[in-house]
Amino acid sequence: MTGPSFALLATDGVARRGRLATAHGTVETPAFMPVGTAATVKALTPAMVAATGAQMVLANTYHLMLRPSAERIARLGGLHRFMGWDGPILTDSGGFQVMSLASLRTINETGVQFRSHVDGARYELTPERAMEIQYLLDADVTMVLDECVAHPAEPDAVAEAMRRSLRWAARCREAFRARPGYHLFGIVQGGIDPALRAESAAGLRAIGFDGYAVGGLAVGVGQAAMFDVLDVTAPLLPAAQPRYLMGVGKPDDLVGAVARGIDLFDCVIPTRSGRTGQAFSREGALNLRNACHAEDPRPLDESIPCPASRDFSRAYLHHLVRTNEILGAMLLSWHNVAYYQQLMADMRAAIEAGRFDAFCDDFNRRRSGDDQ
Ligand SMILES: Nc1nc(=O)c2cc3nc(NCCN4CCCCC4)[nH]c3cc2[nH]1
Repeated sequence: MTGPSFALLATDGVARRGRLATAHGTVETPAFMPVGTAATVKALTPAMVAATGAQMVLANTYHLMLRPSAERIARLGGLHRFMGWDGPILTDSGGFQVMSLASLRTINETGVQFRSHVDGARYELTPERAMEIQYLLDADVTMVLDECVAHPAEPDAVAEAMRRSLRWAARCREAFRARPGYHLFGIVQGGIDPALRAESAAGLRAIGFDGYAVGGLAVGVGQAAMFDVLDVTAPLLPAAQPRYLMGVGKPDDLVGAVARGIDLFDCVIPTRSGRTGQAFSREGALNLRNACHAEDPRPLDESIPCPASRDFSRAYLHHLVRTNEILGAMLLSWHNVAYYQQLMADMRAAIEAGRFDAFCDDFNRRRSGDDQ
């Protein structure tokens, strides 16, 4: 594979249509990555995930370094073979998960030391170790190790974490083994402070990455503040590389972020909510536990080419959810991921056709129920 790995195919206003080439295939953007934290997109086989149209999945360094360990996955041929997914895989670096999951954490210039939330064993994650783990996993896209400060936080703490993350990003770049088709993405930090976000973006550009993520946003910040940060940050990122908004989000978050120049997303919402009986639809979210679905013979959404969306009645799904049958979690997770993929495919087509504004108007009108 030669030449730039990301091609910007079309723009419509700030929205972008692109293509990311990786060692395990290409990713048409804007794209949504289903979350496969512990080497599985929960309740779905790789074939089901592929059937949704998903191109790239996410896995987590933090979870896999604890169980089964990166070394064991490497001995078994890497994460693609281990989990049976032969398409592109992006792995998060563990910085965020350590802060949100591990206990007894200490963070210093070297890295972060913590105890496993599983068995209390002690671990250390440094920029160099995070690069080694993601190399052992054979991730197509590797994320730098960063410090994501929970919101709200003292401005000084946000600034210190952002600057440490920049120093760690430089160490990651140094330790990353560059190979064709394998990419290293930087992560912009800085909370909701435009000046800190600008300093972070400039610092990452000076180091030089294959893609740029916007981190530290989706937890507790709210959509309006998130969009404000994107309005400031996205234009500061190089147009020629992909932009990835981490951990986001609901369908309306995705549409608003694509409109602000974001190319790549991941979020647990479609799978996590599928396990709780929630289904996404053009008229908004449905809770299949609700008695109103008990005798509804209609499928969830015949326009979505996924068996879960097309071949089962809402009444049946209501039954599965009410009786807590495993198939309920499977079918709703499958449908929700397919719904997200259909949304991304519709946005890619709209940008290509220069009608993204019309797409947004139609999307927002449907959500507000005007066309019931
Ligand atoms: N390396 C790294 N750095 C981040 O700043 C980061 C920020 C993130 N923010 C989220 N948000 C997940 C929040 N999620 C939103 C939907 C409902 C469940 C919680 N995931 C993230 C992952 C992240 N990974």
